[in-house]
Amino acid sequence: MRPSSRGEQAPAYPFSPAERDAVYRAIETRRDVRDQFLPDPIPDPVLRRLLQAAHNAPSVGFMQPWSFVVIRDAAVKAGAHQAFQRANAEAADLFEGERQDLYRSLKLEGILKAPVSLCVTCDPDRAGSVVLGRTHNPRMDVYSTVCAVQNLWLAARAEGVGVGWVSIFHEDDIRTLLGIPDRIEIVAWLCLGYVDALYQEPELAVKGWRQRLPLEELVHADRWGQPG
Ligand SMILES: Cc1cc2c(cc1C)N(C[C@H](O)[C@H](O)[C@H](O)COP(=O)(O)O)c1[nH]c(=O)[nH]c(=O)c1N2
Repeated sequence: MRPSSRGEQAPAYPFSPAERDAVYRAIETRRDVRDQFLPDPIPDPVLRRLLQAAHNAPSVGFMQPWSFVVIRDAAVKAGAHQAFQRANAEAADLFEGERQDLYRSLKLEGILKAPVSLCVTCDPDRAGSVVLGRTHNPRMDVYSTVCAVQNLWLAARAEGVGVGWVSIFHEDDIRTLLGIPDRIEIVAWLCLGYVDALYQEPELAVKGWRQRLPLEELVHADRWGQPG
């Protein structure tokens, strides 16, 4: 492969205050969506922009290991929902007493309600067996794919499209459902659809499952354990 001939650089001024605020607003008001999906279809150009945002993500060695299965077929969604129900029943059993009751009361997916689902996968062989930057940590390809998911999630917020990540599955159920080869890693099942309201805080916090941690407790100065 020849190096790109487009080597020019562009000025990198800070964003204007309004642009900067918009970026932070997308980050702060992005939510995981389970129940608020509207039935309106997502127009192809909008979906295309979201996929392009994902595809603009950073990736180890620029390997771009991601692929996106776009799912609109009701039968496939029903299969995924069944897979979720099986896994979720197992997950609920791992909690006890009131915690289990609370778990069972939570809505943890919107597979049937969301007009589109995306299955985001990672191909570890996309750039050959030796990848710049992945040699000493083979998980870097999956981390790259997660960057693509987050790009899409933030772009979706700006478009008024909600995204819900569903991970309560046996991976093999999804692999069989979508015909994904064994060598491809399944990274995310995302439910997508327009929303007209979002929780202002994470729904799990609102419903008493877990609260946001103070940032100060998570920042260390120079050495682990030293307050930042
Ligand atoms: C890797 C991964 C996997 C999952 C999630 C997220 C991520 C990053 N989240 C969403 C998660 O619960 C949510 O992000 C947090 O509760 C914080 O809320 P907001 O995203 O800020 O709304 C999620 N939510 C859910 O209802 N069912 C699920 O299976 C999952 N799985």
